Amino acid sequence: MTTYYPAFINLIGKKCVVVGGGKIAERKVLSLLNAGANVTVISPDLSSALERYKNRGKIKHIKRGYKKGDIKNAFLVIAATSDEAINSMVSKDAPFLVNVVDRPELANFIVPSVVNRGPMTIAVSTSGASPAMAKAVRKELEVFYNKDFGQYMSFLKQLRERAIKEIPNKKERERFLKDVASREVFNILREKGIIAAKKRVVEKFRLLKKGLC
Ligand SMILES: C[C@@]1(CC(=O)O)C2=NC(=C\c3[nH]c(c(CCC(=O)O)c3CC(=O)O)Cc3[nH]c(c(CC(=O)O)c3CCC(=O)O)/C=C3\N/C(=C\2)[C@@H](CCC(=O)O)[C@]3(C)CC(=O)O)/[C@H]1CCC(=O)O
Ligand SMILES: NC(=O)c1ccc[n+]([C@@H]2O[C@H](COP(=O)([O-])OP(=O)(O)OC[C@H]3O[C@@H](n4cnc5c(N)ncnc54)[C@H](O)[C@@H]3O)[C@@H](O)[C@H]2O)c1
Repeated sequence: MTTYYPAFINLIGKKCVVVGGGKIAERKVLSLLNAGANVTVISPDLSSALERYKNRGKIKHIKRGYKKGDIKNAFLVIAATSDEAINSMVSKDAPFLVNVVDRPELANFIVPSVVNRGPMTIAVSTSGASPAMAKAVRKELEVFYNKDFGQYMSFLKQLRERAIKEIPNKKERERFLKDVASREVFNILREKGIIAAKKRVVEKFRLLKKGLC
């Protein structure tokens, strides 16, 4: 079994090509668009959702079958056709990063199942052992780390910036920055919600600045 190296890739403005325009291509295109990629789809046809992205100018579409040379300048390529031979050809032609939806052994990366919570991303992979399991675990994590975590995380980003400026003592600052991610705050977030959790950490911040805790 391959041991993959997990990483988060910055795709903003990067040329990404998806070969194939069906259901699976659609899922991969959506995640590329969410990451700010510049997406081209090469396929004789498009699913209805991909057709909508095209009409809204979100993707470029080359309306034909794949040809050698199509992906020579692509940063990232996804071979998502229903034709194994074409997918294998795409994987050989890809200059850099390549994912193959039906033959992971021909790819140099695989796509995980993802929970997005504001600036926090949880990615689950089974190294291809069971994509259905990756999805099921993702669904459990979505419940455990509910939407309030996303809001809380966005709020923490700002609070952390303030703490770095306003709590000069390194030890105190570190104590505070660890406290915002404590079990106690998580429990407040889950049981009482975002407003109560924010109140709890803001109060701590205020007391620390006054030298009262
Ligand atoms: C996570 C997710 C991300 C995404 O695609 O966005 C993803 N597959 C998802 C769902 C899913 N895929 C499949 C089923 C049916 C049940 C099952 O087979 O388990 C379901 C479940 C469903 O649809 O409900 C079938 C399937 N998948 C692959 C093959 C080929 C093979 O195994 O050789 C076949 C057989 C095709 C056939 O039978 O012909 C291969 C891959 N699928 C991967 C990712 C990569 C490994 C991820 C990992 O485990 O680490 C890898 C290796 C390559 C890649 O695609 O990157 C997404 C869930 C998103 C979500 O959270 O909703
Ligand atoms: N990785 C995964 O998560 C996963 C999950 C299920 C299925 N699959 C695999 O993904 C493949 C695609 O599944 P789908 O449901 O999207 O199929 P689909 O039939 O809906 O779509 C296939 C697409 O490929 C296009 N295509 C065919 N030949 C082409 C060529 N020469 N050049 C460019 N495009 C071409 C078709 O026009 C169509 O748009 C299946 O073969 C299946 O084995 C992968």
